[in-house]
Amino acid sequence: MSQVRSVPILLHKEIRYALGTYNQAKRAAVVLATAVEPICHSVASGVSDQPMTEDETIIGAINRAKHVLEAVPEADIGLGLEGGLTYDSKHTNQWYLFSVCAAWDGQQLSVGRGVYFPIPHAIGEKLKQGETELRHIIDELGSTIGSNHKEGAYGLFTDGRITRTDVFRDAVIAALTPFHSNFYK
Ligand SMILES: O=P(O)(O)OP(=O)(O)OP(=O)(O)OC[C@H]1O[C@@H](n2cnc3c(O)ncnc32)[C@H](O)[C@@H]1O
Repeated sequence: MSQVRSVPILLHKEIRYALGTYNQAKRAAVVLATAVEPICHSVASGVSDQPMTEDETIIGAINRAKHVLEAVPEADIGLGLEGGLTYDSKHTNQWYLFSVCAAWDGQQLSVGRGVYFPIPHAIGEKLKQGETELRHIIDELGSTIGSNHKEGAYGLFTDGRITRTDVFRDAVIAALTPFHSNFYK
């Protein structure tokens, strides 16, 4: 039987993370990924409220990571978590939701991306018109409020098999591994 190896959690305990939002799904993802509570502080992403390209989503995550480290100087690493959509016109003609984590320590920048999850075509096209945000659509479809702080679109479409927190957890682990693993030194 293969042994499961985790990210070195002991190292995380010595590190203070600043997270550029108070969003509960994102905070929970950082706790799952690092086993420590981040210092939450809301900062601007510098991109639109509903990013509709991969580039815009990644830039939003990087901006948040840099801004939050400036705002919380006692932290060692700033984390910016951003959700956005991207359209694959090459292989599938399909809209995808994805979740990005940027990590910045003042010198080194790393970006982790969570699973790219297919989104119903009509929702992607509606968002493209720029008049609403995904959370409003998911709130309405799921008859809830604040879906973006909970299981999110992932939870609604998979009946809870994966959640927004799960996806961001993977993105956070991916972004932080180059800081922690000796294989990257
Ligand atoms: O509070 P902040 O950190 O700003 O988080 P947010 O959820 O409002 O904002 P993001 O920038 O991460 O996401 C951009 C938009 O897409 C929405 N969104 C992204 N992923 C979602 C999900 O899984 N479920 C519902 N809405 C989602 C989100 O709520 C925003 O309207």
